[in-house]
Amino acid sequence: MRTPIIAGNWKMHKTVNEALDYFASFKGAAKEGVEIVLCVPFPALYPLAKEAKGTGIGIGAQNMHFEEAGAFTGEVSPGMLTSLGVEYVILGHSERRTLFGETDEAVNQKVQAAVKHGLTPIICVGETLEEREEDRTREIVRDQVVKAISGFRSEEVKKMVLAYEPVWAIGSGKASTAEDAQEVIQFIRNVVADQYDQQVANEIRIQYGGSVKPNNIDSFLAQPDIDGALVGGASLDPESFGQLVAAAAQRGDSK
Ligand SMILES: O=C(CO)COP(=O)(O)O
Repeated sequence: MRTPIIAGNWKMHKTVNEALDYFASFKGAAKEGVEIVLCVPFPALYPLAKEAKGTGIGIGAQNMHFEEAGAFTGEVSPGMLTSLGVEYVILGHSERRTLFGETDEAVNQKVQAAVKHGLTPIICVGETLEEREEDRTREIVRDQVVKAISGFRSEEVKKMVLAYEPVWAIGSGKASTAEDAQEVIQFIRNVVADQYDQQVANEIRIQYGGSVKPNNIDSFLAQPDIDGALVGGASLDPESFGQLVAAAAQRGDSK
């Protein structure tokens, strides 16, 4: 059974005080049967992880380095994150890939480091508009998934979270149709089955991300292979993010 997971990616938004204000109004949103994660900027991780204890809301980072420590100016290590009470980390977001030159190899190294430290990685994959128009979606997504999750034990892969985020749908207000997202996410599940086995593919959770809003989340959650959402803009407001969580709870059907 796969429990739905709704994760907010705040990206580079909110000061610590703004984050604390948000959390004060959001913390009551925790619901049975839905895993909730807030992936917030580094400075807000510690204060929010402290506030989140016992609320059922998990806190995640949006990136990290794969090394334990060293001369990597400006970077944050996995051990530093776990020492704050952080339990999740987004890896390979398209903004990291395109704006900061993150490669598939680096993503794989980060996933390895996350698993070693007991962090749940939320691994993002997705094609650009150009790649979609060239009919290369499957090839691109397959390549990203295969590289990100290679070299693990089945038990480790089952606990990972994948997020299919078509780049053209991010922040554009133009979400994928639920049917298209289902098709690609089912394809991703088959890629996991090819790389590992059917049981791993049945258990790994795969989210959709890209312009998810309270008025379209139901259509995604209704799809058999979509296990929740990775949400940018609509996670910045505690009310709309709460509505997304409530929509997942209302379905109440782990897949
Ligand atoms: O990039 C995203 C989440 O990681 C999606 O962002 P939006 O929900 O703002 O489109």
